[in-house]
Amino acid sequence: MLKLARLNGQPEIFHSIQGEGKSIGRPSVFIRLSLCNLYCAWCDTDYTWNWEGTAFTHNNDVRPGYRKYRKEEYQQLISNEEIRDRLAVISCSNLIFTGGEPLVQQKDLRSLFRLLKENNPDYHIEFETNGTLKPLPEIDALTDQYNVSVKLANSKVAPEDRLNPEAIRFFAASPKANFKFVVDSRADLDEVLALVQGYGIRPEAVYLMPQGTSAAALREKQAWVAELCKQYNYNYTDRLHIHIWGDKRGV
Ligand SMILES: Nc1nc2[nH]cc(C(=O)O)c2c(=O)[nH]1
Ligand code: SF4
Ligand SMILES: [Mg+2]
Repeated sequence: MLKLARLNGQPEIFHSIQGEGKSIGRPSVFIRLSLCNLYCAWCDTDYTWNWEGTAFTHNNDVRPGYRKYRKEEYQQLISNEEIRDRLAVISCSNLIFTGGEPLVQQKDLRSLFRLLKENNPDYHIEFETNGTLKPLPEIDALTDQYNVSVKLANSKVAPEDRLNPEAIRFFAASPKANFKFVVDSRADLDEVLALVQGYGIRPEAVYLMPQGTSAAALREKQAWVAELCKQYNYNYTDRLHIHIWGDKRGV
């Protein structure tokens, strides 16, 4: 059984287009897993981890009416067979496992991936991961693409929590991995450069993405992020789903 985020009383599985990074624009099915091992201050899926009774702080704490989440309300258990059946009726072969941090449940994902690839060998499996957990060999064998978003200081997560050198080394060496850095200000670039150089990441595998959960906030950062991409030969990525649909769940 896997713990998925719950949306309208259903497990959060939705058909959309990949809004970010290397596969931007690809029609994809998102499977949003509950739980994360980090606690980013600007996280837009904090209903996967910011549980009632925890001490984490979030940028939304200042918003009137913002409340931490009741786990029983925002989590849903689901079997492998049910996930297989829900995916089988959607004619789309690009699967994106996201969260939260999907690799938190990687032991349980092993049997799901076997079942899915048996059912449809054409499935292309992507992970949206924060790069802190090294994939198990059985997971790596069935994964096609890792979109690795190592978190910077702007996340306000302690460095020892957000940077796991062993895992970053694994992804830096994997031909399936690309790195997507969420940048909030120009000053974030020093950290990106240190990581890219320190781990020998190829610039062609690097994506800079503006931080923002509204089209206006993203647009405000587009120009200087694009200039940095030109300067360092990194790729620019926006957040297409925010531009199209706004900060909504299930899109
Ligand atoms: N359309 C769309 N693209 C995405 N790419 C990464 C997403 C994520 O939440 O991990 C995401 C998402 O939530 N929606
Ligand atoms: S790693 Fe991702 S899901 Fe986890 S807190 Fe940070 S932004 Fe949210
Ligand atoms: Mg998202």
